[in-house]
Amino acid sequence: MARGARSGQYPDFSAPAVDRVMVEERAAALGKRSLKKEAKVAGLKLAISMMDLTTLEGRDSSGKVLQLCQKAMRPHERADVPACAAVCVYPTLVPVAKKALAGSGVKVASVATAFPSGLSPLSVKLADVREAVALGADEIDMVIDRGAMLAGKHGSVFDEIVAVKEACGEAHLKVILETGELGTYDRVRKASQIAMLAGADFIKTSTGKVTPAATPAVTLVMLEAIRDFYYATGKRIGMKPAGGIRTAKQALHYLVLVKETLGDAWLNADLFRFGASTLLNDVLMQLEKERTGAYQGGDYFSKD
Ligand SMILES: O=C[C@H](O)COP(=O)(O)O
Repeated sequence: MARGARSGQYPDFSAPAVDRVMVEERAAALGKRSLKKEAKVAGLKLAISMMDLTTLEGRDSSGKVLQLCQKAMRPHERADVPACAAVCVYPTLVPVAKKALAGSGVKVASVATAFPSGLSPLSVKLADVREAVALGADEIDMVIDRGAMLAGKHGSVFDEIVAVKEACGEAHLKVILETGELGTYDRVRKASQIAMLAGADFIKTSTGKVTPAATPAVTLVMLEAIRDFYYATGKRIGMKPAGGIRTAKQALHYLVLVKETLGDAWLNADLFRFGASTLLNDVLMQLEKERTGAYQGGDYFSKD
């Protein structure tokens, strides 16, 4: 049902309650796992390859986006450091990014749907999406209607995502739940399920404009929703924690959560992304520290 979901056909369902204490303890415990040096190096490189390098400021300019694109295509002079997955910008800067990244394989992601509040009429949000796609966006990061979600209007949230998915055409759709405004893990789980049923290619925690943004616990809830959706439908939905992820240590923690919840199949940029404006520098710095000595290949994040 994830592809071709239809407006007005929200299949109401009940979801098991999330145990808050358990989920927070489990998420924290997975951050204490000690990784060997080789696994860290592999994990850090993987994190770079999964990064949506982001700038979403009112003062963004062509110059800033050009710099960001250079950084995304070649984060480090060493040839074994991979390119980032995408750059993520506001719609008016999509053409700048598209031109700069042409032929590189690095995608252009655009926020849309009246990001970050989403408080515009649906017609405006859909026009925002269509315009971003026409300008060259490969991926659209939409925000859900949090007011509707909080009011329990699940059918309305579903219908809006279905409409946005249709407006995306071939562009991939990431659905931002803005978990910091949803208030409970149960609501995060429910919103994840609604987004996946409505056709999301990815579910994403946050805009980066609201605190709290991504946390390991909220990410674990969403990863488990993705796992359950996969068991029920056979469809693999991607995950993007975003907002407040600034250190290599945090990034490795998220990768452990993914590996332990969804397995190696999700350890690639097609199914996992980090949304981050300042994470890359710390990852590059830690990579330099870790790679002293002969690098033999990782035994935990062995994908690259
Ligand atoms: O989607 C990505 C976020 O806006 C980035 O948030 P950040 O600036 O806290 O890294």
